Amino acid sequence: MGCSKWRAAFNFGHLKVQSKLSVFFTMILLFTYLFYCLNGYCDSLPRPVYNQQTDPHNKITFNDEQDKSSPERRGAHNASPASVVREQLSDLSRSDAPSNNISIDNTFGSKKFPQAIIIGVKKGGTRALLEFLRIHPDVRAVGAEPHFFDRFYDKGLEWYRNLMPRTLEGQITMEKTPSYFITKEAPRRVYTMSRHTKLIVVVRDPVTRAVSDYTQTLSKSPGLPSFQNLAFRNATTGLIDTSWSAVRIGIYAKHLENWLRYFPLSSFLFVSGERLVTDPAGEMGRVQDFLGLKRVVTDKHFYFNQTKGFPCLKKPEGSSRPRCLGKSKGRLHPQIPSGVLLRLRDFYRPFNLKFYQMTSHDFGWD
Ligand SMILES: Nc1ncnc2c1ncn2[C@@H]1O[C@H](COP(=O)(O)OS(=O)(=O)O)[C@@H](OP(=O)(O)O)[C@H]1O
Repeated sequence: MGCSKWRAAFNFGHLKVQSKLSVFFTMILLFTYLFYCLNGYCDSLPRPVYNQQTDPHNKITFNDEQDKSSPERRGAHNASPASVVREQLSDLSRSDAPSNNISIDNTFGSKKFPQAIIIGVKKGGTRALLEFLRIHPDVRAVGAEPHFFDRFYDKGLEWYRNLMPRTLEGQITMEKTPSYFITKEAPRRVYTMSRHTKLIVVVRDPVTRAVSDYTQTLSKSPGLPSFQNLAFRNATTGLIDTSWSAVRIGIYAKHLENWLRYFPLSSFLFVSGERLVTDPAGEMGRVQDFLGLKRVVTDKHFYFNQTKGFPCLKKPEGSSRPRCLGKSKGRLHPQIPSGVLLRLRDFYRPFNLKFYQMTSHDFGWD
């Protein structure tokens, strides 16, 4: 009898100790979770990489030309190494794509508004510049074009910030959307986000740029009228049609005037699209200086690919293989009658000279 009393007392005590222990462990778990959340990691618990992207398929096939949909749909994202690899693959030569399916999630840092934006110009060489910059360890960039300041401004700044990759202290957040340069409202909107935003404009001879623009449209609409049909309002008098976007975009002085109403000239860096091809390392040196970065991207990162006819990367971020930009970059242009090109060159000359004066930089197009 005495013995069974002891056994009952012992069992009861044992149960008490067990329940105390479980309360203790639950509390520890709760505190650990709270601590984790307070440090901002709750939203970045490891998840499968594809769950973080709304449409991984769109991301894989993304290139600058198909960029007509919302970046949400395209899956603009935090720049986890895996997604960086996927984005680069989409814009870099497919034949060089590595076959391994890396799945690493970047959960560190925080999402910030871009401190620097490549705002233009369309067909200037903006993709090349962004991919070259992404080799730099202190640059994190959205691969897709967010089009926030022109198409999706009504989604709000928080939506925009959420598209950005996570950055650590000392790293720069970047994006590129070439249409910002010609968007009337963009300067005011960017200024509202931050008047300290650094603005990069890749400019290219407006005549070649117009032909490049036309080539892109032609590739999507083979029935397109001829270049000269679209460029002239009146072929006999040689009156240029400035309402055609391929022509209008090249009037750089006019678009820059709009930006200078909000930003001082010191906020801009004008990159020569031509030099980005002939001397990528030299041009990258200027860009890194402007961004206050160490000159990490140098001539040892580039090689000239004879087949492509363009500089390519020896080792892009997330890959150990050399890589060129995709097929839509560096396309063969159709033959345009020289008289048409000369007339267009005459048309741009005064605007070019004005642009050289405004930027104190002779780009040598005339
Ligand atoms: N390294 C390298 N590789 C391939 N292409 C290069 C490179 N550097 C500059 N370019 C030139 O970039 C032109 C495309 O410009 P963008 O990237 O600004 O085009 S887009 O506006 O984003 O569609 C593209 O225009 P096209 O030659 O007309 O295709 C190229 O001339």
